[in-house]
Amino acid sequence: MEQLSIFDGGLQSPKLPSELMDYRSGFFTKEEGSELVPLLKENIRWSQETIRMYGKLLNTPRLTAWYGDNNKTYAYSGKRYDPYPWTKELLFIKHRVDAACGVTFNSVLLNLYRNGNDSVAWHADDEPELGSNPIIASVSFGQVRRFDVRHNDDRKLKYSVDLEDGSLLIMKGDLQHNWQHQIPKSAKAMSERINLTFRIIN
Ligand SMILES: O=C(O)CCC(=O)C(=O)O
Ligand SMILES: [Fe+2]
Repeated sequence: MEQLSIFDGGLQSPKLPSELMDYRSGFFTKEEGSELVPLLKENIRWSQETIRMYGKLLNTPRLTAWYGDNNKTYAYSGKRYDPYPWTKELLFIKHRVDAACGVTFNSVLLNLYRNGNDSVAWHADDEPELGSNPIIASVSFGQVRRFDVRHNDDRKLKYSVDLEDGSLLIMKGDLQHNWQHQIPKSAKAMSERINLTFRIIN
């Protein structure tokens, strides 16, 4: 089955270039996921952040949390985040992801999408502390959500992939420089999804 596809008038076109993204379904088994999800829900210090937009303070449409090595501070949307220390289950996930990617991640941003009304707007993870052409590894548990990618110069150049329970999506190459990504809201009834994006902060 085609995992990465572009939708153009209902036609499936070739896979997304593998130098930008690498998708693996079943990276964690259903059993691993059903053990990990309750631990992550319970032990992660989820919070509802606010963002300032057009002079208004808005709630981020999802819960987030930042974990990692204790010297790795992250500045994002005009705020500074000091990471919480790694938990046992985060290290379990990280070690498997490190091995698959051949790097050592030092931080993770977690997202909890409570239902179809939660989302992440078009953006790129291009903060200077991530360096150029960063590798970002994205693990998903729970509800399948659509992940869209569009090119900065030609927004019709767009790819979509369904991020399944237990999957790993590796973002690399110039994806954070020349493309944006989003998780759109959905009008369908949707259950919870936990996403972990592992990053290397310089
Ligand atoms: O939930 C996802 O799959 C993507 C999250 C994301 O893009 C981010 O945290 O930067
Ligand atoms: Fe992102």
